[in-house]
Amino acid sequence: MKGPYPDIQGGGSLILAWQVRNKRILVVGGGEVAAGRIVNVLNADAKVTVVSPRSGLNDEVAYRIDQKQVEYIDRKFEPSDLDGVDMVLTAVDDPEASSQIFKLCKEKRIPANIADVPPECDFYFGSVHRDGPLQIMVSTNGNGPKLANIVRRQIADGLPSNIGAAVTRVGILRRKLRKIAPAQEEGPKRMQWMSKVCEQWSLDELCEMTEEDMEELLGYYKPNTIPSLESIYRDLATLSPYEKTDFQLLANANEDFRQIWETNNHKLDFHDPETHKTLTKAILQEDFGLPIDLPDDRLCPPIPNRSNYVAWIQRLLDSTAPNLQGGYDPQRQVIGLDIGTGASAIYTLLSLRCRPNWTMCATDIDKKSFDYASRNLAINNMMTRVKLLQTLQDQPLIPLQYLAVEKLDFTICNPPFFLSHADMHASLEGEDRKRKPPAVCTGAEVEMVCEGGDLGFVTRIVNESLVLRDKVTWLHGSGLDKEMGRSLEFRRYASRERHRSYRRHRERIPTISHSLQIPHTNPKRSRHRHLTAKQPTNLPRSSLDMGSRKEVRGQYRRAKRLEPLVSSTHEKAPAISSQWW
Ligand SMILES: C[C@@]1(CC(=O)O)C2=NC(=C\c3[nH]c(c(CCC(=O)O)c3CC(=O)O)Cc3[nH]c(c(CC(=O)O)c3CCC(=O)O)/C=C3\N/C(=C\2)[C@@H](CCC(=O)O)[C@]3(C)CC(=O)O)/[C@H]1CCC(=O)O
Ligand SMILES: NC(=O)c1ccc[n+]([C@@H]2O[C@H](COP(=O)([O-])OP(=O)(O)OC[C@H]3O[C@@H](n4cnc5c(N)ncnc54)[C@H](O)[C@@H]3O)[C@@H](O)[C@H]2O)c1
Repeated sequence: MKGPYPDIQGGGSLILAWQVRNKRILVVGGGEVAAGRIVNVLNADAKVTVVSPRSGLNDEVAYRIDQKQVEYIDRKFEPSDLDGVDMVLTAVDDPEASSQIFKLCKEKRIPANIADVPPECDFYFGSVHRDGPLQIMVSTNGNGPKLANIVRRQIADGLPSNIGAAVTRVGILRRKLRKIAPAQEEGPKRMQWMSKVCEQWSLDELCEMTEEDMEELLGYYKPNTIPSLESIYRDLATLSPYEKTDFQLLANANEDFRQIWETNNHKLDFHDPETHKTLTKAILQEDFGLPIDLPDDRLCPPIPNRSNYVAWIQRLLDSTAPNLQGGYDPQRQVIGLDIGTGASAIYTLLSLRCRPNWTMCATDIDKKSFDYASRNLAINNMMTRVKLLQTLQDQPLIPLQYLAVEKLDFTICNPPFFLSHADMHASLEGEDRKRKPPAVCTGAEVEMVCEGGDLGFVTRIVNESLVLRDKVTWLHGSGLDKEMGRSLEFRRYASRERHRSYRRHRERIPTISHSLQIPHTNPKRSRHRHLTAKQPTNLPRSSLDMGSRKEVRGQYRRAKRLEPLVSSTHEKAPAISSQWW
């Protein structure tokens, strides 16, 4: 005997997860206790019949009947009610009826719970906590039902808030694994690999795992290794910028987009809001595994521009890590602020999606945008990595104090462009222009118009950063042109600060970024330029295992991804070959 083996304690119950899906369960009684039992068995997908005189129905049971969630027999129990029944639950205030039902069930060998008569129960109920597919049941084996309830609540309070979501994600991953490795003899390897994933990835990471991540992760099953989430993240900084989207490949990958693409004979009407929205959602879904929900009356971001911009910021940060010799440190904790995140929360979503060690703060003054942003972050299980703040018009744009954040590595924003309602409409309708804008703009006034237009907005940011000084490292604001840059330079000069400014010419989104932290008298000899030269030897780590990841990539993504990364991507990065105002 090898031992030691567990002692037998006796006197307990056999606690099981009884599968009653589509089984016929009879509930006798329609009072308060019956109402609770009905919820339990409906949650387990049983087919439920309730028998009780209507006069004795409590409100909840009446509701279930009214909603047709259960079948209903309006009378007292009769023995024929047991025909074809798989399980019986009684909750009646009539001990004689209870006893009769119990005896009949024994004869027919139907498992039964007789609510107030424990000795006549084939099984007891327990106090249950439910979070998605996770269920925890506490039983005191008839000693103290109320205590069962108290213990259950204590256990539930101690659980991580995302445990149910993590279980859901693991369930999907397991099913996918069984598809790619179905063989019986794979069993031990499958189980061991699955256990290791659960052990090595945090709950947060498991929650964040998109289906796309799962596909990549499953590529590691064969060699029997467990990559970190970091190494399977889609790292924008390692990809070629979007230049031309292959709509046909996108249509092959995305059903909603395929419908629009085919209905319109492989042409896209960019002035049609629905087309624009479907395209945005399709690219986010297929390229980033980010499902989002967008209202019709708020800005719908064009993803290629936004993604290129976030990638550029990543490269800028990679090349300027304050405590490194210029390389990318995947462990580096970066915190950014998305000012006016909008309904899509696009910059925040992309930033978080592409770097696991980044966290974000996101603000918006518009309630509707704020609510949608929260929802989009929640859908993507990113709430634990973001601080969301609904701000007021007259509050700071960089509200460090309200966010309870010490320092920011960067701020990013898409400022409202227009000075007034009239200004906005004139521009969107193409007045004063030779042709109309190339695509529809569904932005609401609250996100498109502000005092001073985009210059006014970015000027506010710069002014705040001048007060915050080294609490903010980089400021980014699209919508700036050279003239604005000059006037900001003037402000900075006036405040006796020196800053650098970068401009991104590739997508023609002029951008000012400046550092308040490391001022240089002669920008041409700046440290950043110096560090840039070292880039090829300091490639992001995740770019190195692209070969193996490519195996499991979908056709659409594979077509867009760079061939194994070469140093030229970095050399090309606009942040690095920047110009000075
Ligand atoms: C877990 C839960 C599930 C559910 O009912 O769905 C459940 N009872 C719950 C609550 C509850 N029940 C009672 C009170 C009043 C306070 C108290 O007595 O403590 C409270 C508290 C309240 O209402 O808050 C009265 C009571 N219960 C039983 C009797 C008969 C007896 O003991 O003889 C009497 C009358 C006693 C008398 O007349 O003095 C018997 C049983 N109740 C059981 C389960 C089984 C044992 C489970 C276990 O021991 O763990 C068992 C044996 C059979 C069964 O029913 O399956 C549910 C928690 C729901 C939740 O989590 O919120
Ligand atoms: N196990 C537990 O956790 C627990 C907790 C509280 C109460 N109880 C016991 O459970 C029983 C039900 O409690 P309740 O609060 O739901 O009572 P209740 O008075 O709210 O409901 C009793 C229900 O039984 C129905 N009924 C009575 N005789 C019937 C018959 N012959 N056929 C069909 N339906 C009939 C009534 O119409 C009514 O809907 C009581 O005996 C009570 O002591 C058990």
